[in-house]
Amino acid sequence: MEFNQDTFENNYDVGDEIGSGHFAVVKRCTHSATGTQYAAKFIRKRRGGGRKGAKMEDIKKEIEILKYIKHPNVISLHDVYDTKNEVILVLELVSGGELFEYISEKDKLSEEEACRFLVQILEGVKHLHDKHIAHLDLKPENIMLLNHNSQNIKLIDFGLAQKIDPKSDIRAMMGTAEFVAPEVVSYEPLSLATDMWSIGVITYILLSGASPFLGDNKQETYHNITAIIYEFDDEYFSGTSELAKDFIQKLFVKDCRKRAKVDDCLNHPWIKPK
Ligand SMILES: Cc1ccc2c(c1)c1c3c(c(C)cc1n2CCCN)C(=O)NC3=O
Repeated sequence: MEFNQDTFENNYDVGDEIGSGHFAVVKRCTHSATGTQYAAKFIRKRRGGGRKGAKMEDIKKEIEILKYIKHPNVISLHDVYDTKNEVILVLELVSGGELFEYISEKDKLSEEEACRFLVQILEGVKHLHDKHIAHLDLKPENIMLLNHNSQNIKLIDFGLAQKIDPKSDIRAMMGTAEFVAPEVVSYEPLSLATDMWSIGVITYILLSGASPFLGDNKQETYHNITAIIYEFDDEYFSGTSELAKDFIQKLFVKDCRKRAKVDDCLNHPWIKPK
């Protein structure tokens, strides 16, 4: 993989750690020459036959996908450095925190506020889906606010994203239990529809603060998902409009072909600009 042989340290001052994942650590950093701040994602390379670290092909796939997308609601990739033990992605920095934190603080949102976030999430996902890219890890932790007072959001973390071409069928047990679609649980082919299920879960949480399929353990959660066991509990949904529930119901459909697509959601009367 040939990238500028110049070192990351020569061009950036590394700041505090702001996140960590499977094989990656995310740190705030400052471009020395311009003072611009970025998020640096340090991905550990798999050495030899070991299992620690990410496979080079997966790192390359994440980079190719990030290079390929450019949208106001999707985080942008600024630079890449390839060192002996890690690959460093220099990413656009957002400082508003996770949508997850925002919901936790507010417990639940009004339908208008939820719609304002959802339109942006759907626009970002439409940009990916129009390029046949599935994010496959959509959840409130991977939706970041641009800054504290704005409602602008950006989708982050394309570590599990895949280019979906009709021929290849991707099956993989991935993503976070409470957000994954039935086809993930039953190890059937994944598709763009897999993201749409997750958007249903996110919408349910935005409106209620509760998670629709979450059980007392993973097995129970998976059973609730494959059997599509959920309800609009009056405790949380007594004031919710029928349109909002209809929007969610069109996404919690087991058959991927019948599940609402991103354009169906953008044109749904609950979402369509009034
Ligand atoms: C201010 C702040 C705080 C935590 C951040 C980020 C920014 C952040 C960012 C990114 C990623 C992949 C993870 C990030 N994390 C880790 C948590 C994400 N769920 C990113 O690509 N840009 C970010 O600003």
